[in-house]
Amino acid sequence: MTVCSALQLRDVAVLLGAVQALQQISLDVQPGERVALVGANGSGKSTLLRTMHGLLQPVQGCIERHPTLRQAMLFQRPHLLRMSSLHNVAIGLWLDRSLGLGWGQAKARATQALQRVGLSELAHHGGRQLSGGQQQRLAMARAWGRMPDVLLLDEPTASLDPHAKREIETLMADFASGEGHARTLIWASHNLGQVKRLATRVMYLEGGRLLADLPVADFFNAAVLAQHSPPAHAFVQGEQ
Ligand SMILES: Nc1ncnc2c1ncn2[C@@H]1O[C@H](COP(=O)(O)OP(=O)(O)OP(=O)(O)O)[C@@H](O)[C@H]1O
Repeated sequence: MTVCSALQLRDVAVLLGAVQALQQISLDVQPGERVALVGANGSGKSTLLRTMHGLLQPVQGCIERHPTLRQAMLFQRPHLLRMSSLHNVAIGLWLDRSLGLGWGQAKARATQALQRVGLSELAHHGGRQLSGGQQQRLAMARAWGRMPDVLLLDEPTASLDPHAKREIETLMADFASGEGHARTLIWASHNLGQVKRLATRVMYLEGGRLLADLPVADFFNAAVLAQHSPPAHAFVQGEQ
């Protein structure tokens, strides 16, 4: 069988301790899609991203990843080491043996990645001394350096000011439009304006279930959404 989806989940359920964090999740993401995950706090967005990235194992159902597509994930708060920005990026690349980079190559790749996110001038500053927005850009550089085809992001602009938010959004759009090939973006967001600006498709989660999965134009069409998923419609009305 030819696998052409970037990611497929079939009837996935995930338990976190005694909490049923995800149930009956089936979805199919194609390469090049930009998928926003929306829903209230605790609806299961982070859990779904972590499951997609293989950090959590389902207790039921199955996940198929495209055999040749590389994934990377960005977390809400980047975990930075007490070292320079350059070394924060380079060490992650060097330690990832699937990339097969020597230290010099890892540093060269990190230098390019920092340039890509506009942090070249801060390459030798301590990563932890950067502002919140700069730290998130550093995390983007770390992901970028792995040259992923699929990028998963957990609320990448939470707690950033509007300017820093826009910078991250621009990087996400640049990433998605790709340099030569379409890349896939899947991210959790509480910002419906951002979802409208960036997504091609929206998934709405509630209580660990996927209650809507629509093209962005349909998701933001009140009549279509109300008919397709009354809970998602009520959520969007409440947020606007
Ligand atoms: N480590 C954990 N142990 C037990 N339950 C957890 C754990 N982490 C999250 N949960 C629960 O799992 C459910 C899904 O949480 P999750 O963090 O995936 O939601 P979310 O939609 O990402 O929320 P937010 O928007 O606040 O980030 C919630 O009921 C949450 O309380």
